[in-house]
Amino acid sequence: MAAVSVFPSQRELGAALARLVTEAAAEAVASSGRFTLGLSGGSLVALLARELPPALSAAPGADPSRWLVAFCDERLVPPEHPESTGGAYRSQVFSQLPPPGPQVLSVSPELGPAAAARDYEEQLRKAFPGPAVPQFDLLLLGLGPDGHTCSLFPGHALLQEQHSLVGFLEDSPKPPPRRVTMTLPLLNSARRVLLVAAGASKAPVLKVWGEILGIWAKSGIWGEIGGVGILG
Ligand SMILES: O=C1O[C@H](COP(=O)(O)O)[C@@H](O)[C@H](O)[C@H]1O
Repeated sequence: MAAVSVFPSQRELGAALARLVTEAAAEAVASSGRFTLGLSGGSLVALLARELPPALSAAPGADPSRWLVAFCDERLVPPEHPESTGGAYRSQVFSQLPPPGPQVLSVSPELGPAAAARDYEEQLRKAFPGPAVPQFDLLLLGLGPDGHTCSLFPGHALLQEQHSLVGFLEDSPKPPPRRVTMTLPLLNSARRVLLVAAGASKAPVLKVWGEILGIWAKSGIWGEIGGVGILG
């Protein structure tokens, strides 16, 4: 099932997002003892930093110490670099959660692209020992104005990947060029995927994505898609 929600401001988008994550976490923790969450970087970090910690403190059942968090993609820069997704989440979001906080799987930029992708895939396989392709409870995907999500860019060869859960690229059209990313097989197996787009620059590409998502939903490739967008 695909659904699109449009909000008049980033504040309202962030609040809805925080509510949705909190409810999904409480549900997953109650039914399976843990909540598995994939997080994109970019503008999503600030949205979550503002709204998620207060939403969580009002919902003890969502217990972040029972979360397994992974990054949907990572830029290969040191963790203290302003472009590091893991670094941004650590300093802006996880630091606001009660200790011990979530278990976090991180990409190791110092390994270099190929080895970092292999290492990250191994971490994911260990964290999800059962199924051949891990099933995240929820993936929060961002969207670039050029239509990319994670570090999967339109027309890039990585979109053809059918086996690896994780890929790497050294030619990202958006800097920094070296990145590690979840691939489509992993994204497609998630229980829920939420595409989060904020700001007018994303409106044209969101329209295209809507059409594509309609096709995906009909073909049953995606289990459930919820979209949250701001078109103005
Ligand atoms: O480079 C990236 O871009 C996308 C979109 O970022 P945004 O700042 O336009 O929201 C992001 O989802 C991805 O994780 C990131 O690496």
